[in-house]
Amino acid sequence: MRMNDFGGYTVPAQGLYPFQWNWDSAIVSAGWAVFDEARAWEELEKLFSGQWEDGMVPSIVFHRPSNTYFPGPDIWGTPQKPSKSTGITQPPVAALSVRFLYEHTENPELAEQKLVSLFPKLLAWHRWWYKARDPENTGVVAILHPWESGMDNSPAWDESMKFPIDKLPRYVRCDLNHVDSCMRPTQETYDRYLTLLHRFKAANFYDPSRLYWISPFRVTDLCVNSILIRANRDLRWLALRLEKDDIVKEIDEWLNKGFEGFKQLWDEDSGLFKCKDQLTGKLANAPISAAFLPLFAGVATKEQADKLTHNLERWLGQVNYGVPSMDPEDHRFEPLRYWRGPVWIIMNWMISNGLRHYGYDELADRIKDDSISLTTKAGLREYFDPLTGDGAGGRNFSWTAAMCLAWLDRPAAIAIGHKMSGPKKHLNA
Ligand SMILES: O=C(O)[C@@H](CO)O[C@H]1O[C@H](CO)[C@@H](O)[C@H](O)[C@@H]1O
Repeated sequence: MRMNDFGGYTVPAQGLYPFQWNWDSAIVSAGWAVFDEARAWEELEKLFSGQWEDGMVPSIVFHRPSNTYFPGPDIWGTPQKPSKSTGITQPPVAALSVRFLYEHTENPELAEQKLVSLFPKLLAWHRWWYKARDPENTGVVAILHPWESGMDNSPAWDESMKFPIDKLPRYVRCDLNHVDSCMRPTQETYDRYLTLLHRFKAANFYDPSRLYWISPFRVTDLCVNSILIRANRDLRWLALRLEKDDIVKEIDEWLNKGFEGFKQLWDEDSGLFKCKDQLTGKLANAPISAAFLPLFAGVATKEQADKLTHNLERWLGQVNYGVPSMDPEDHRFEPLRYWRGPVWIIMNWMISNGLRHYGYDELADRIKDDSISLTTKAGLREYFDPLTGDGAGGRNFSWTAAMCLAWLDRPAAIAIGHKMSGPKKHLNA
């Protein structure tokens, strides 16, 4: 963590990811909290220093230049506000970290002060999600770029990414200088990422009121939506601390709508939740590990939870280390390629945490134990091969380190996300 500290923000991995990434930083701040609280708050403040006027918190904040990552600030071309950034966002984990920091603080005065200053920023971001990404009031929000989901290369996007590729300015990828191409997205996938970027840039520099309507990629993603619901629960918990009753009501509305919205993502045939292409109305035919995240959100019914765990047990029976990012029996499963098979420790944390809330302690423990085995065996890697346990992708990876600190090293009762809160009717778990 100290090694990747670039001065108030932590890069996910040197070289490969040399800027401040949004959900990485939120997780990383929970790791800092375990041994340096002031630094933990600073991480979040630095992230929110990149917040846009409309409330969006960008997926990457480019605090200082680097030529080891593509696409950097020159390609995105966003105005300085005050740092340059991307024009899209990432899963809203930050409210979970603020609650974790606040609840476990050894310096209540500092925590109170930081909560008061960060709360309006968190609220503005959550409001942005509903305004900019659910203008049709469905209860679930849209992502407009695979990079917004955090699971960039997931097979869940394969169908929705079949839009025509635009004529692009010539570009050179940097990721292949750091990681073997067999682990990274294909060139065609990158062309599509870039097509979206240039179209959004042409829409008056990522104007949020236009992007939703013009994007050829518009998907209801399980990862963002599950995290948003869980983050709403923590934002509500924080609002109660601050005695902001009107805001509690506003969040309850989001939770009510969210419970309804998730119903359209359940696929009874497979016993899994699925992402949904909003433009075709079809569920994505891809059994991915985010299917289990509605447990983390607490929106799955008991019956759905039973079916999910049945599937999960089958998946775990096919690999040596869980949880693979895709069903290992699916023909698209690739144990080493980015988000198409490997294990990510942050996904394991969310799945294990959700299982625990639904009372599946044995399965939750198995996933935690696998995570300990993987990081012990292979180190703090970006992701891991579920068959061999080998580490892959970036090395000395910050959020893997933070997960060791804030989750794996701690008893469940004080780990990040130990308590799922919310009104009784929203506690299916
Ligand atoms: O591949 C990339 O270039 C970046 C783009 O944001 O994404 C990966 O890397 C980022 C940094 O760890 C993560 O936040 C994402 O979830 C994803 O795993």
